[in-house]
Amino acid sequence: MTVKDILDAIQSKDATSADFAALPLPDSYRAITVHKDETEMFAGLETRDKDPRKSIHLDEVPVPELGPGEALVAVMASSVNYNSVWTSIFEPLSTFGFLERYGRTNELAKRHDLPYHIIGSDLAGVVLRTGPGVNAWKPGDEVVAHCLSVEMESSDGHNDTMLDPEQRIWGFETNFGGLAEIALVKSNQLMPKPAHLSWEEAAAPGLVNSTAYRQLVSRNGAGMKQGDNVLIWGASGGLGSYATQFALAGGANPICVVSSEQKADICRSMGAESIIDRSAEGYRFWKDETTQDPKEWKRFGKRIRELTGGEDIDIVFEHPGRETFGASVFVTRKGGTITTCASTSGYMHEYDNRYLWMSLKRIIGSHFANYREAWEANRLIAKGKIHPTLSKVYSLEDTGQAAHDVHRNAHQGKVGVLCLAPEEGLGVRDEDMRAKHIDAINRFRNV
Ligand SMILES: C/C=C/C(=O)SCCNC(=O)CCNC(=O)[C@H](O)C(C)(C)COP(=O)(O)OP(=O)(O)OC[C@H]1O[C@@H](n2cnc3c(N)ncnc32)[C@H](O)[C@@H]1OP(=O)(O)O
Ligand SMILES: NC(=O)C1=CN([C@@H]2O[C@H](COP(=O)(O)OP(=O)(O)OC[C@H]3O[C@@H](n4cnc5c(N)ncnc54)[C@H](OP(=O)(O)O)[C@@H]3O)[C@@H](O)[C@H]2O)C=CC1
Repeated sequence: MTVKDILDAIQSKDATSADFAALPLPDSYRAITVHKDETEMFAGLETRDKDPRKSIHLDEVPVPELGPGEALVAVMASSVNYNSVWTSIFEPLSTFGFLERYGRTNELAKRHDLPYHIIGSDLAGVVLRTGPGVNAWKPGDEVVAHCLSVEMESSDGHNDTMLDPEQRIWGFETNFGGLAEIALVKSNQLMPKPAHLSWEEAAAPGLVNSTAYRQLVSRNGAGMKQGDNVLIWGASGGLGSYATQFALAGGANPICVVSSEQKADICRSMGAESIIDRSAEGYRFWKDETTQDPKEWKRFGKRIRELTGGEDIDIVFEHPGRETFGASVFVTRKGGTITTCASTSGYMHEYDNRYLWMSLKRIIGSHFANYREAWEANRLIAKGKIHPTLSKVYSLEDTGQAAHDVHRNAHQGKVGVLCLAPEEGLGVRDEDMRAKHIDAINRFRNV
């Protein structure tokens, strides 16, 4: 039995759940990995010079044992997230430390502590097997998977699963991720695949869409409301392209920051009207490595006021981190919110705290999403209210190049990867709905 037989079953129109359950599993499958014995390969290099094409491998790996509450999924497509860039350049930490720590927790978790890390935190595919105790899903179900892995043995996570002390990001802090032909997930990561999308389109939103939903819309994040002025950094990037859509769909006013006219055009085509091209306008929030320039914060704030008719920002959607955080705190209105989920340009932030406390602003830390939030975000995709922002699709063999593009900010929106899917465009089950939304679905393609 090989993965080819699995693909044949997926592509045959009449395979039943029983047929999938009866398919023998292959011994091995192809997966994107980084190697434990290479974690020092970029020592001494600047972050931007660490090249994911050198550390990312395509290996044949054994199929992991299936545990209680888990599912093995045949992965048709996945996507590149920035966390896979971090893994591939071994920053800020090697992810093998996460796998070792997880492996120490119990006998079954030991499976994750391997000399290779199969990465990837998104997938669209078909359930092959479910472990003991799984009722909600069965072989043959067409699914997407969100990336929240939780144990839920402690009381801490029972109001909000993100607060579970054993909360991990699948394919980053666990092994057997989605950039592979087969993935191992907990069954409570599974959600129905949106029927009007192809495999690669369905795999694209998951991680960033769920994160943007919690960070911006959910009561656990900024709780955006109609009319809010929302400053969105990287508004045509992975997170930002969903934050922009949530702001527009929720009746807010996105102020989109981008770094090129081409990206400005994408934001306009989504319906945004207030756009700042940070490259063209040349903001330099830091005079040198250690000194910020409040005059530049003010110039930026003045530009925002021009775009809003004199209003300041209710919510900043933050993720660039060190480079922008001082400006983000400054331009937020009295009582406003800065919500942050990352620090791409550096995690040691500096801001003038007088502008925070005197103006009663709040900084909210946000990280991925709980199952309910991920489900709601996926539901909005399935209902055609929010659309995938897939720009380009790579083969599994070219994942290193895809990650390199994202690392160098040479991409738009989301970058997809075909895993078992032999070509793009397969897996669409609702052509009528697709036809209704086709322009929005294709908005980011090949720009
Ligand atoms: C969905 C997608 C998401 C993304 O893309 S996010 C972007 C990518 N992710 C990242 O860049 C984050 C990567 N992760 C990290 O950098 C690290 O993961 C953290 C900084 C988040 C945490 O560092 P760590 O070393 O794992 O944990 P510690 O808490 O710094 O160290 C553990 C030791 O510190 C002790 N400790 C913790 N809290 C306290 C406290 N409040 N007072 C005293 N000690 C404390 C513990 O007990 C333990 O100790 P003992 O090492 O001896 O076991
Ligand atoms: N905690 C969590 O749950 C999550 C965290 N993340 C993290 O968020 C970060 C962004 O992820 P994602 O959106 O997918 O990445 P992308 O690279 O797809 O998009 C980020 C965009 O931010 C802008 N940007 C990058 N650097 C800077 C800078 N120094 N100053 C201003 N703008 C900048 C760029 O847009 P432009 O050039 O047009 O301005 C870029 O396209 C990553 O660090 C990732 O690890 C992501 C998802 C979930």
